[in-house]
Amino acid sequence: MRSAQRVVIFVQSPASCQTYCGRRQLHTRLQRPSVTGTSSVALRRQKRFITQQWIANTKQAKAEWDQWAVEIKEGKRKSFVQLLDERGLLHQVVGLRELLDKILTERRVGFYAGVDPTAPSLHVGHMIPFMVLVWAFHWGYPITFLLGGSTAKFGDPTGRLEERKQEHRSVRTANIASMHMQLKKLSASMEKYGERHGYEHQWAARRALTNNNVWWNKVPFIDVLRDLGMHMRLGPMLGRDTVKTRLEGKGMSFAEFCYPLMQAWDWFHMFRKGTQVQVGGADQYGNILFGMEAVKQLSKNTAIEIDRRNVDEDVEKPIGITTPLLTTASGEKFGKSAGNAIWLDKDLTSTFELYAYFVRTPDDQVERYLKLFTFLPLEEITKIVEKHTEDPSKRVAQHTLAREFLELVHGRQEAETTALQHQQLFRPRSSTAEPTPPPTRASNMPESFAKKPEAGFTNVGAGNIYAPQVNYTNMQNQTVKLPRSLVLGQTLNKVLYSAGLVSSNNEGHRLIANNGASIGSRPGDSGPMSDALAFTPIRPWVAQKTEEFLIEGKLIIFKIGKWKLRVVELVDDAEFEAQGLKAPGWEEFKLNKGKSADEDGSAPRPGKKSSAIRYIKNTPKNEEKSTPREERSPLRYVNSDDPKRSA
Ligand SMILES: N[C@@H](Cc1ccc(O)cc1)C(=O)O
Repeated sequence: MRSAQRVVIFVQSPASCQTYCGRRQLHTRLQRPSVTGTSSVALRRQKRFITQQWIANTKQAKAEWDQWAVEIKEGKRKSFVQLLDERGLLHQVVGLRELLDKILTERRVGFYAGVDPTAPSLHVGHMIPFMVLVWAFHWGYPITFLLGGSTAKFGDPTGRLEERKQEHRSVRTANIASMHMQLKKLSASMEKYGERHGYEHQWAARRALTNNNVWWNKVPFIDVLRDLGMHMRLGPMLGRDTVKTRLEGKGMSFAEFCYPLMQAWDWFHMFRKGTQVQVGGADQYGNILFGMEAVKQLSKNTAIEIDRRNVDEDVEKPIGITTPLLTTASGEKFGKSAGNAIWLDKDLTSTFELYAYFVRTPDDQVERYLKLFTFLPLEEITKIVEKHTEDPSKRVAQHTLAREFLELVHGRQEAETTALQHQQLFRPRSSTAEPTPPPTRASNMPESFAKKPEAGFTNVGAGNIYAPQVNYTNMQNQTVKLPRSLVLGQTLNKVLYSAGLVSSNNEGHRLIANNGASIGSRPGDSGPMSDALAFTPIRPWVAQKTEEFLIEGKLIIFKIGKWKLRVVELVDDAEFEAQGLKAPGWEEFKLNKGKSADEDGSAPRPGKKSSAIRYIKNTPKNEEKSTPREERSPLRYVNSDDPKRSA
């Protein structure tokens, strides 16, 4: 920061200041000129810098917003609610529509939408509420994607006739890791998508990704009962449809009954920092309504004085939006529970299949989908539909929809490649050969690295191996199964090889030596990762240490660079064989069975001349310290207390 013009604000941590003196309130005011107009900076942080430039930008953003509000009221500019309406994204307003319009016009309020990681991937249905966030971001509002690491422990009972099957913790952890990367990717990809459609990035817009286990892992039960439990009445909670149906049927656990309380608490946590709007699918109406009431109560009654907000004024109130549900042609709901989800993870639904799904959109739905899922201007949609009607067999509108959706989710290059594949496969042919779609991933292993350089490919590490440069458009997010013996008691460079992340054991060494690979662990390398995602750079540890990173006895999570995540699931050797699975190094391992990892020649021994790597038992303290903080745990949740950080 260039700096004579720097305002330094010292903030006391809330723990050290339970009573709020005038000085504290002054700090709070100083921290509040955030873009949302109401938010504050992390009180937990000890020191904060606000530059004069930041203050100037904030002022300018506010002035701009006020000007737009005037133009909207004069009818010269479209309001956000109008936009949502036109695009068919507004199913219901949870609260009053006029109030929503007023709040969104007058305030640059924050938006959030949550998703529980109860599956390894998002699906197309999730994209409808997310589209509201995407538009909001490009309109200049701060947005937050919330991953429900804690709420997923019980699962949302809304509309369910039975309790969810409890997932093994390891499954949940793997789901959290995969969805985190997916949301991060989506958030980056949608920004590019908007830019391509002419929406310039606005300084005051923010996009963030957070996980509700950030606060749920810390909040005492007694605080929840005191601040929320005391003020919510049982009557209305028992009167909810889901609760009534369940009580008449198979019953309901207390944890499920409390689910709306958790969701409400999440909202309040973010509401204090300006997130006034919650967005969800149509089925979330009840939860959002309950949350609105709870947020108001919490704002008035929380024992933490500094968290109280005046919600009497209209523009200060929380408010919700629900979006239409995606249904099949016959009107059924789409999604994991319905068993017909179209996934956004390329390994679960290949981009080819995803494209094909949209190409199959019925003619009478395609206009609606173009409005819902793309940024194409309405006039252009009208033209596309007109062209489509001239010769519906060409499916012009469906192809446009498929291409746009793929670009939004997987990036432009992927969209173009897939569109081309479809054109080539299904163009009229002189030969009678049937087109064969590209194979979907059937085997256990990801496609191996390309061996020769091509345009857009980069040389990885010091080796002579070429691999596509990983970015959000081509990152792979898959789980691989490996036999236990190929992981436990093996050095991590070898495991990286077996997991298909590098092309040889030596390449694994080099990657580790260059700090290029991380492993899911508690901060530092103090044991296996918990629900809170944290990664530690892999050091050349001895083989016995690998076991320390085992999550719930069966998972190890790797991260290479910024985007590539691999969840390794350990299965018994016999089961691996029985399933006919394959993995690099497995055949050699079976041949060499009985020799230790260091003996079979694949992992150089400590002090061995050919290896530049010294094997170490544990990370020495000073080495740990010398690793830059960001690198030690590069995959962190944005602290939603800190409006300057984004996903
Ligand atoms: N209940 C939401 C997910 C969610 C979780 C936590 C929240 O704070 C918000 C939303 C759903 O099932 O879709």
